[in-house]
Amino acid sequence: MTDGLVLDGVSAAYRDTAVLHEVDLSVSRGELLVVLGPSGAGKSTVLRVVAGLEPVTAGRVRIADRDVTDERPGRRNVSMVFQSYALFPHLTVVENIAFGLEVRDTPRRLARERARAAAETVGCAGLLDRRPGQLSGGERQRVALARALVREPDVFLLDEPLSNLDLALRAEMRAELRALHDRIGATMVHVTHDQTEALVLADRIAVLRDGRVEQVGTPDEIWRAPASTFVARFVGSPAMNLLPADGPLRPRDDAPTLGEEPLEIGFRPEAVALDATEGTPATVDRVEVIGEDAFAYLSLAAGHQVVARVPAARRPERGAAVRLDVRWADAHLFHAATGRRYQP
Ligand SMILES: Nc1ncnc2c1ncn2[C@@H]1O[C@H](COP(=O)(O)OP(=O)(O)OP(=O)(O)O)[C@@H](O)[C@H]1O
Repeated sequence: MTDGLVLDGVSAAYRDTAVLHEVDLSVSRGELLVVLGPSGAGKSTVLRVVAGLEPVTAGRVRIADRDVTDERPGRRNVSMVFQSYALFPHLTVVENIAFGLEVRDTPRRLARERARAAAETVGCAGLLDRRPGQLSGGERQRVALARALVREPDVFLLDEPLSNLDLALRAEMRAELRALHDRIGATMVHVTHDQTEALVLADRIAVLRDGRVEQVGTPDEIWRAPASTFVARFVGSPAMNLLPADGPLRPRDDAPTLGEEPLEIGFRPEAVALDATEGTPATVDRVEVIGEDAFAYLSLAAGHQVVARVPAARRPERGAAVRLDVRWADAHLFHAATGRRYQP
């Protein structure tokens, strides 16, 4: 398959501080890769390196099978969409969209025609004569997408493009962005710190931690087989429970056989049942109700904490003594020393 984008051992630094460490990523043509990670992990820097806005200190960048590591940004044929949209306030929507073409010497009429077509594709064709100040956040987002689209780039780079929108609009634009991707078959790299956005949007997710790729996989793989406690904790809300495997949980017949090495056991709030008669004793510290679901925050022996998801109608009272049981089939094991997934 043709490569859309490849980062091969890419490192980058701001002044003397290294922020990317030998990052390997490859995005197939037409694939939507989401780069997910906490603030400061280096997500934006990945995009800036691809766009040529930051130099690499090691490694190569290839776009559409062409080594662009030493190319100027203008010659890389990528489009970047920023969180702030970066629209020109004094230009109309159609002028904003056409701008990138006109500065590259596309004749004005042709640029405007292509701008109109791009606006049509992203659903902002009714706004062409307005200025950014007269648009809602969602509309500005569409214009920013149209402006990226009109240049027919080899790769779209999207830096938290939905983070300025309110929750409902974010969900709507997320679905639209995915539909747009599928319609135009674009190669996209989308950066976010929002795990839900990543799970919903991505063909594959690359989890970034402190400038290193922690795991790359489909949303399903990231969810079902997190490669480390970091990924396990970062993806899922409330986060996955993690306890020492030889800790307070009462072992059961179907529990995995453990070796000598210290392990941690991880299980999502969904994998905890509270109605066990034989289970591990715990006290309910607090309960959060979110519609039909409730999350019970429990204290176990020796100060360990566990979150359980239960139907709101069957939630325990704060302060109640309960017994919890874990569905071991849904549990994950990690090396306590390194946090990496344990494969028996
Ligand atoms: N211009 C800069 N000069 C110096 N350090 C920088 C600069 N830009 C970013 N950094 C540092 O590089 C690291 C990675 O930053 P980056 O913006 O890539 O992270 P991020 O994952 O995109 O974070 P966020 O989600 O907060 O935007 C951070 O530690 C940050 O403080």
